[in-house]
Amino acid sequence: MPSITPAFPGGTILGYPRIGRRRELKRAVEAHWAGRTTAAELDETLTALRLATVRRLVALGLDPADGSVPSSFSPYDHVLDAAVLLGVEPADGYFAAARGDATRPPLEMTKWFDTNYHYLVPEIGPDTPITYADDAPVRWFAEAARPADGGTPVVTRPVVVGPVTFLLLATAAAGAPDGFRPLDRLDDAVAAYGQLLAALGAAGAPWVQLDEPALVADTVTAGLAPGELAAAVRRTYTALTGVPGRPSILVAAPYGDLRTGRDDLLAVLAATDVEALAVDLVRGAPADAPVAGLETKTLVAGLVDGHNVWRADLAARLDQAAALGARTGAGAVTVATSTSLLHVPHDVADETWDGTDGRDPRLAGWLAFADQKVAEVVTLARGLRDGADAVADRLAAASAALADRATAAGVVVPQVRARAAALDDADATRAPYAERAAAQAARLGLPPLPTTTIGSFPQTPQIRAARASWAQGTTTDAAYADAMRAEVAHVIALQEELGLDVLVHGEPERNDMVQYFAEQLDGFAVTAGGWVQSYGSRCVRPPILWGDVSRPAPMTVAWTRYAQSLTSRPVKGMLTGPVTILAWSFVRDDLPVADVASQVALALRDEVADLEAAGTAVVQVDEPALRELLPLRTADQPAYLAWSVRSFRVATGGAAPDVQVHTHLCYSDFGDVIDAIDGLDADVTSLEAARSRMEIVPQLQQAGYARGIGPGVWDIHSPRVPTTEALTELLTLAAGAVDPALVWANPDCGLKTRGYEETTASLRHLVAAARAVRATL
Ligand code: MET
Ligand SMILES: [Zn+2]
Repeated sequence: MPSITPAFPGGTILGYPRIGRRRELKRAVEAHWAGRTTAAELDETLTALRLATVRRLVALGLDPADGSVPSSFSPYDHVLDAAVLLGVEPADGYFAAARGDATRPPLEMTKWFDTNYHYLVPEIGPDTPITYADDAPVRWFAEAARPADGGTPVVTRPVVVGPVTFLLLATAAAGAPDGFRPLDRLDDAVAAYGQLLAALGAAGAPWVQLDEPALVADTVTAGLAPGELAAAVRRTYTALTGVPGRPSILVAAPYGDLRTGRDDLLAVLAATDVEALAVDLVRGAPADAPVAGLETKTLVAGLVDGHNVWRADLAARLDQAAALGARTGAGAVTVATSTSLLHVPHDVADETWDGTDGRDPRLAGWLAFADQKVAEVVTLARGLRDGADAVADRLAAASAALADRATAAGVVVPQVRARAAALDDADATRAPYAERAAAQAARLGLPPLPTTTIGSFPQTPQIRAARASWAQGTTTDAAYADAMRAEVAHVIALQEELGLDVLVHGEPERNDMVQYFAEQLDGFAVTAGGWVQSYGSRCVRPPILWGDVSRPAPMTVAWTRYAQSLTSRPVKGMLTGPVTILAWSFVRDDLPVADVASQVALALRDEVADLEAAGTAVVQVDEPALRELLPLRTADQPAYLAWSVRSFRVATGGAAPDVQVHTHLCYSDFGDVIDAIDGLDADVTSLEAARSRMEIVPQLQQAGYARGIGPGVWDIHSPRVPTTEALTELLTLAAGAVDPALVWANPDCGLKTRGYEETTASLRHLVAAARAVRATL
């Protein structure tokens, strides 16, 4: 066997949360944005955070001397960091690029692969400067290797987005000629990365990690010509491995399978001179026969799930790792997480598990957050090096935890399983649309171009304060409910005054559109401090779906009934759909996700039935995350679309013909899911559309969609109040593209992040615009 020089570390992780155990990053950057700290003070805090992070990773068992510890920090976003590295964005305009300022709008933000992390989309044209412009990775390496505080040196492995992925995620800058693609600038980018590698080598870095997740994502590469991606990868890594004095290169391909695209990119990378390849073996399968070129490389086996919170079956993973060398022909095999740990909270031990705050103590033993996953990697690496016996106690403890979880009460609830198994097509099928439309028209008696909103009204500081003091126990349940009822009454009165046609209760009682339901459903747990970064300084606490899901009691009915008691106009019942509930939670890994979705759908179906029984004539089931879970590989998409559409239809399929079912989608480009939107069979679909000037309306029509459609005319992501004229123009555009009888007038999304002043003015303009267009019909 040829020797591997230098050996890659025995065990590693592809990246670690950047936000800080106590959300120190959030606090530091927000204080700086508010003008409370200088740039130098911010810098000092971030340096301390970086050092604390690498030292913690060493304390958890990663080797301090060989590049095991990733240097994966970012002050805001790692894609923005790469843009600054290449001089595409100026280093001194870092936060302005992220958030906008008086001189420029922020970069657009979009989902990072199929995760709930959002990155900033770089804008690149033919003349955009691309040069090695920022040495942050070198400085961060040096500050840990030669710490100014005299602490123990840590030789880290700088982690940078790879050039192919960076360009594939970028968008063509405004004014770029037709047909220009950022990938056309590959040679410039590779030259700049080459300079970075030379600088890292000179600073003494033994390894660098270049992340290339675009290589597993047809959703990103679909527009390329056959063979073009493989050629770009070959060209990039042939050039970079030729850089004199460079560190050894690890190319990481998290989130999916390198081998199942149009080209087998594992084979392409194995044929280059990079020293190590990290593959995601949670999502992808290893090669089943030796791969040419791999014999001189280290295969870094991503066997610990970086994207979920469950403790791993270490004995099984160790067997898998031990078999990989022979199976793939790799010269050496080491273990890692499948992805960066960016997507999971820091430490299970940061929660209280004694049952005092309602969290099931059994869960503590079943979970692995970031720190537990580091320990899992360390155990696997030791087992691989010294044999299973050397880590026998750890393997046994993991097996025992899994066995405990498998047999614990609530994990399998026979009645829930039986009910899901008994579902058939009839449960997912409502009366024909024509019949429903006639019954709903008779019941609701709405004018053409009915006006409505998407659900939430501004979450004022008073609402947030009331919720916080209720959560702390300083406000009684009764006082909190009174405060929320007063808010609902205010929102109803305001909508009546504005002249909206279909009202909402405003969702003041909801902390979050998923957590609110997770707190009330059996089978879910919520954490107090399980924060993960959503984007920049924004963090979320995804609920944990651990058991069979059912609904012990109605969740929303009292609020909707109360709101309806205040008005003679229809008030929408508001639910979050099954796909979105799953997308924004950590979902159990011991049951096919389609089955989990059926359980959630049945719980929602019961809620719809109770709303209907309470007299609700319109029910909205939001699915903003429908596009988010779309699999990265084209071949996997039909199965996903089948179960996601079906679960929505199960949730809504029991509604009587005269109950109008709405859905709402946002956050995306709907092109890939247009047939699925039609498949939901909702009576009315509201979508984000203002920024794309209604282009979704003709697209949906061409796809055969012929039910109610509410293309959002007001972009609620901006504080700007749209004029009546602008709204009239957009509504006219929509009403001209399809049968105007199908068109609704509504904003893009919920109003919870907006203030009352702009909301009131904008809705006034919306109602006026709808009336103006109505008069022309
Ligand atoms: C992200 S979609 C939000 C929908 C929800 N009904 C709201 O208005 O807030
Ligand atoms: Zn929305």
